[in-house]
Amino acid sequence: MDCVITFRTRRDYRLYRSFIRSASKNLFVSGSSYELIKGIADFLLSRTDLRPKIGIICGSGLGSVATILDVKKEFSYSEIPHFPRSTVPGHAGKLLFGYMGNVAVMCMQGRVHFYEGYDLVKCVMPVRVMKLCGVTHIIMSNAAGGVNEKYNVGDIMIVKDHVNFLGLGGLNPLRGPNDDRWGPRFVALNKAYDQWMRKKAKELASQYQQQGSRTTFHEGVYAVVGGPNFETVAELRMLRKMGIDAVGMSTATEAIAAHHCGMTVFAFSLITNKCVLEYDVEEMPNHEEVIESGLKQESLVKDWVSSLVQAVGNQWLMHTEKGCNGLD
Ligand SMILES: O=P(O)(O)O[C@@H]1C[C@H](O)[C@@H](CO)O1
Ligand code: HPA
Repeated sequence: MDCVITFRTRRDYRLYRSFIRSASKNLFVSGSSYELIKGIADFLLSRTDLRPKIGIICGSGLGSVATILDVKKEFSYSEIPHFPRSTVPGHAGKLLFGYMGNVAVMCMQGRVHFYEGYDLVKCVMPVRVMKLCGVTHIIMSNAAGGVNEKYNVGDIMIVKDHVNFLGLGGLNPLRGPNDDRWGPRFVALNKAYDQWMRKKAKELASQYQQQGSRTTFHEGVYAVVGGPNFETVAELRMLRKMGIDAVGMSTATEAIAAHHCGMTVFAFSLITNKCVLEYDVEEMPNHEEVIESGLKQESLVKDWVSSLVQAVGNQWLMHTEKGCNGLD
């Protein structure tokens, strides 16, 4: 059905046109435009002298990674304009600026997830804020269920690749008009998880094993699902058949946004529960167990992440001769 709108004056017409333009723009960018994110980065940088090079995102129960920081400035998400707020237990909702050794770091103690009701553009907003604060390397962590039958609770999986079930269904943080200031319209993801960082992380992990640690490290494929429900037996059987090693509800979308804007990405999963692929068993996954598993691996994870940060710092020094103390 055609609809004809008539305007009494040219001014009415102009007002209507600008309303439609801004409405359609907002429909796509959901209040997360480049300018808005630049405003958030400027807000943060005007309140600290520290200029971070490495960004860290702590997943469920992994917030203790932040405690290895020598914190210089702390923001609660609620005091940062337009910043999304974590609503999930185990995600403190704090943004910290500080040092790990001599490396300047920006750390999110907790993230936001799609299932909390945020759209994906909002979920990746903090990653883009990090980019505009100067972060070049990002380390993402998450709690995940072990789909691979060899994986046990407490194991650590370095993410080699992901399967983005949200993205395959059309839910992608890059959906909508592309802003070239972030990156290209079509982005290749076959090298999304940085090879050098994965190699370094594996080298560091092998030292724990030589020292007799019982923690097993793997490298594998992470699948992101929408959540918040844990998966059904049928879904998990499908994931295992597809070659998925661990399943979670975050990270992959953040990794896409980070890679899109040119950051070097490293991600790892702490296996917090063994996925239940049988019907006639008592175990059921739950969020309390997820958080508890994170706490149990606290000290090793902190040590490993901190060594990886130092390794990136040393490499940075070799290549730029500038160091990454964030003061240059
Ligand atoms: O933020 P992450 O991905 O670590 O959180 C996982 C997925 C769900 O948010 C929650 C389930 O227990 O932990
Ligand atoms: N499934 C999805 N997300 C998760 C799980 C899981 O089993 N464990 C921790 N996060």
